[in-house]
Amino acid sequence: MKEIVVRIKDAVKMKEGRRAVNGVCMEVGSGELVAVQGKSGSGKTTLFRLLAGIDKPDAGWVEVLGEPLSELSEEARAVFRRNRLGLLEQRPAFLPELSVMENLALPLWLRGIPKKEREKAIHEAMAAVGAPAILEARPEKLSWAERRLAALARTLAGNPQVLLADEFLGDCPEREGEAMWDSLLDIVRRTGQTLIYFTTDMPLAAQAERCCVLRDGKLTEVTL
Ligand SMILES: Nc1ncnc2c1ncn2[C@@H]1O[C@H](COP(=O)(O)OP(=O)(O)OP(=O)(O)O)[C@@H](O)[C@H]1O
Repeated sequence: MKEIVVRIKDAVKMKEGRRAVNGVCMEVGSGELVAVQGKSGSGKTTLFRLLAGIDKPDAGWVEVLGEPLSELSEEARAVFRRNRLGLLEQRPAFLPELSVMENLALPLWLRGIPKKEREKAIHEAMAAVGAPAILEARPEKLSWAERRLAALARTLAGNPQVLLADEFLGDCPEREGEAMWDSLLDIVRRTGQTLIYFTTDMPLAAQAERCCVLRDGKLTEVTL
């Protein structure tokens, strides 16, 4: 029996008087690759933010890696997010005055990880995503794909058990996006991490092991 790493029960989140997330229940086991597909406005980002502990639900229960996020303070959720989760967002942010290496080191430094360990983790993560050559570059010199690879490596370097991605490849040039999605699935399968990927893209979602559809804040699992 797989360890359950995400447990959501009857989660509700209100936005402007309506339920942007409306009674969502979901359980995700360790190592599962789950896509949550929904069109624009269906509640993906709202649900992503609940799972990441950025927001708290107005009702219901959200638990990730055994931590009851719906019960924790904002500060405790921020610490949890920094130490235990990997977040992949649509437009990865980098500090322009720092090199890629320095950008990747920053979250590890915030976690108090010593320099030698930081560098080892970053080199391993960059090797895993297959882009070690970009470490000394400035972020503005990176191509679309390199920027995503650097963001992915930044996340992997922290060795999180759970990765949450919100339209991470949403604005991609088509072919690059497909290749990147394949390597993301490949890497996550190798590391045994759990991935929950929010997307509008149905064909892409269909390639995950499990696919859920979000419509008007309600989540249903689909068999493809
Ligand atoms: N900050 C906000 N203030 C007001 N309404 C909001 C806010 N954030 C989301 N909403 C509303 O909540 C609903 C769900 O929005 P959400 O951003 O979660 O959807 P989404 O599926 O992520 O959409 P997209 O793919 O366009 O990002 C929408 O009706 C949206 O208008």
